[in-house]
Amino acid sequence: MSAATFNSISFTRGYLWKDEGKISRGMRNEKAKFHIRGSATLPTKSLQIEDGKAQKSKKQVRIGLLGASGYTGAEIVRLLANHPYFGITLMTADRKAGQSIGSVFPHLISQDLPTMISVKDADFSNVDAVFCCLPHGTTQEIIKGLPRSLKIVDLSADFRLRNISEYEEWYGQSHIAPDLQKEAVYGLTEILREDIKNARLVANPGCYPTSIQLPLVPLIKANLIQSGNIIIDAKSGVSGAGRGAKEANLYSEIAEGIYSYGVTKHRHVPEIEQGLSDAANSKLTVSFTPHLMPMIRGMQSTIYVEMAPGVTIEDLYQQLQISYKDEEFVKLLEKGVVPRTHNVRGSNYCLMNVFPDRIPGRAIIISVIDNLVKGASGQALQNLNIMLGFPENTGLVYQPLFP
Ligand SMILES: NC(=O)C1=CN([C@@H]2O[C@H](COP(=O)(O)OP(=O)(O)OC[C@H]3O[C@@H](n4cnc5c(N)ncnc54)[C@H](OP(=O)(O)O)[C@@H]3O)[C@@H](O)[C@H]2O)C=CC1
Ligand SMILES: CC(=O)N[C@@H](CCC(=O)OP(=O)(O)O)C(=O)O
Repeated sequence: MSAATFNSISFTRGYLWKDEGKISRGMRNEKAKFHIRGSATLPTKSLQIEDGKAQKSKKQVRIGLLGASGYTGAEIVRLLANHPYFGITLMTADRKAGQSIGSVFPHLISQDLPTMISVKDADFSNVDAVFCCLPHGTTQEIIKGLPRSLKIVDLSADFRLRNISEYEEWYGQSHIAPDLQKEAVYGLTEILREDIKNARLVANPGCYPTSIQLPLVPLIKANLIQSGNIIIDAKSGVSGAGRGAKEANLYSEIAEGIYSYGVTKHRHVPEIEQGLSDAANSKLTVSFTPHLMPMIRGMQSTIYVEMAPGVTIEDLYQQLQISYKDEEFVKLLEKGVVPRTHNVRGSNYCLMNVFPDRIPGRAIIISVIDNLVKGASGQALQNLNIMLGFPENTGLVYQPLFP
């Protein structure tokens, strides 16, 4: 008999009760109590699931999806369709409340899921974990009111900045949940995996900050690049702006052109600087300009850096190779190969490479992700897998769609 062993209780209790019948109600309640105390590890014994029964055990973790009618919400639904353990029991929408997922997103018509309801009508008693795919601002108000028994991955920016006054300055609004902010763990998976394991609330990184920090953090930590002269030129597909109608995102405004926006004041600047300053152990600033590209998905960050004295491009390459050699989703390409957004479409990969500039001492780093996957819902799922003790790649083993 081949068996899978799991140690997390938050996803075993529904399964054990419903499918196995091996466990008494008393035990179930005892475990539930344990879960409410916030631990995710069975203290004494683990659960053996036979292959056949693992099939029956499908969807044992009950997922609440807030903001299911948006782009990142739809992407969570798409990814969870192939997740053997996470099943959606609650879905919310705002304007689209009352509709089915298939009517809002016909590509998801095959998914047999609950009707989307307004979040104010949501009952969380049948939910173990939440993906929160709501706009910033609204997110804090809603997460503040959620039961503390829930594991939460928040895709918005509301809990990413440790410094509340920085949040208020860059987001132009007050923060109403500073206590939750203190508890939140920043979810840049490959860098902060150990912290994520024990988190209850994960602040999933922004898409630009993901594509930028993944290559830069290991290089900064290893003192291979000068922290004072980092220039980031980044480009995003339009889905990065969400599904809500905006004049700036009309086809006629986007097609056949490219434009820079948020010049010197994009909201992701403090998030990028927070992560890179942590890596440098000192306050670091960057020049960052995002651009909107006439494409639906995808993000490229082209990063210009000055290498530390005596450092070569080979040193940068080797450092990234060492840092990510065991990572499933972050890949350094072969020398000289240029990463393209086409190479990551629909997948959770971040591809990167480093190139020598023609100006001695300088290097150019290129990193690409799919903004909706590694930049949002994919990384969110990777994080929840970790928080609940599942293999991190569960539900994420998609090869990119190419061409
Ligand atoms: N798109 C991307 O690439 C990325 C997005 N993010 C962040 O993820 C979050 C979701 O983004 P995305 O899916 O693109 O956004 P969308 O605009 O596509 O979706 C927003 C969702 O939130 C719901 N909603 C809007 N206002 C309210 C409200 N007042 N109360 C309750 N629900 C509300 C919408 O419901 P309805 O449609 O029914 O009105 C919809 O389901 C945002 O914070 C975004 O910044 C992070 C990384 C990347
Ligand atoms: C193309 C586009 O508009 N992209 C969004 C970034 C999406 C994202 O990651 O936003 P959050 O930080 O709010 O989660 C923007 O620039 O505002």
